[in-house]
Amino acid sequence: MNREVVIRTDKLTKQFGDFIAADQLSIEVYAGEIFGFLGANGAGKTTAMRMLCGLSVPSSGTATIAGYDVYSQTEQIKKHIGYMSQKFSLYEDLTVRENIRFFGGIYGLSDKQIKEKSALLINTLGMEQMAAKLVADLPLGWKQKLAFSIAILHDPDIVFLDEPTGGVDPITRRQFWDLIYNAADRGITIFVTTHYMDEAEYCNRISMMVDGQVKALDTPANLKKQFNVATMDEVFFHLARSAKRKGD
Ligand SMILES: Nc1ncnc2c1ncn2[C@@H]1O[C@H](COP(=O)(O)OP(=O)(O)OP(=O)(O)O)[C@@H](O)[C@H]1O
Repeated sequence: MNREVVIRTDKLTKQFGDFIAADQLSIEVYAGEIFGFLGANGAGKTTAMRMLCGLSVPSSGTATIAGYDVYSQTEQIKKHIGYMSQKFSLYEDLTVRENIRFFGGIYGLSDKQIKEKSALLINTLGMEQMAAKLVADLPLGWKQKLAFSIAILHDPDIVFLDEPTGGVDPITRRQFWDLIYNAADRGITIFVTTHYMDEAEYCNRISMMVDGQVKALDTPANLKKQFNVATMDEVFFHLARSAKRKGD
């Protein structure tokens, strides 16, 4: 694997008043890697991810994303990343094609690029029959696949996925992960949070957050070895049971 570091944080911290939501995070993520960011509800994953995306100013510590500083270069960061939130930010009252066109415009793609990428995306996802439908009328799994494909429409260096597959069946999740693998093969680094431990197994490396801190970081195989257990479920349970913080 390419060892170029695309996300580097050192003691990155976010405090809300007296409450430390993300506590001295120090991680490195490599180019082209699928990096799983795990933790129980309320562990601080979304807070951390928002800082990495340049959406929230850290309280202290440092971080560079695709070589850009999270304090002073947030506009450059936004150009080099994709972000899919839990609510996946598509416009429900626009059609599939209109959403692609809209986000292509936001990403600064030319009309020609939007046309080409739109055709490719619809074809790759097999959405020809749905292209003129309102997003509101699509099944959840299709919305998620579309939201992911739009989040990487501009070929970002990194895509951040915040629980991208919540609420869909295992087959649809597996299809979603095929899209993730394809993107990683194209060199896009994947930073993904999930509560599904089968998905954790698909990641190259995993970090586990407990009460705002990263408590473990390694490959799934090494983590299982480290905790002397057979599954990622058990690794998660082992670490998360010490949590004092309760999810919202
Ligand atoms: N703006 C805020 N003001 C105060 N507290 C906040 C704020 N945002 C998040 N928190 C708190 O920080 C903690 C971490 O929240 P965060 O959403 O980052 O967790 P998470 O790991 O993403 O959880 P989930 O899996 O439920 O999304 C929670 O206790 C939350 O209440």
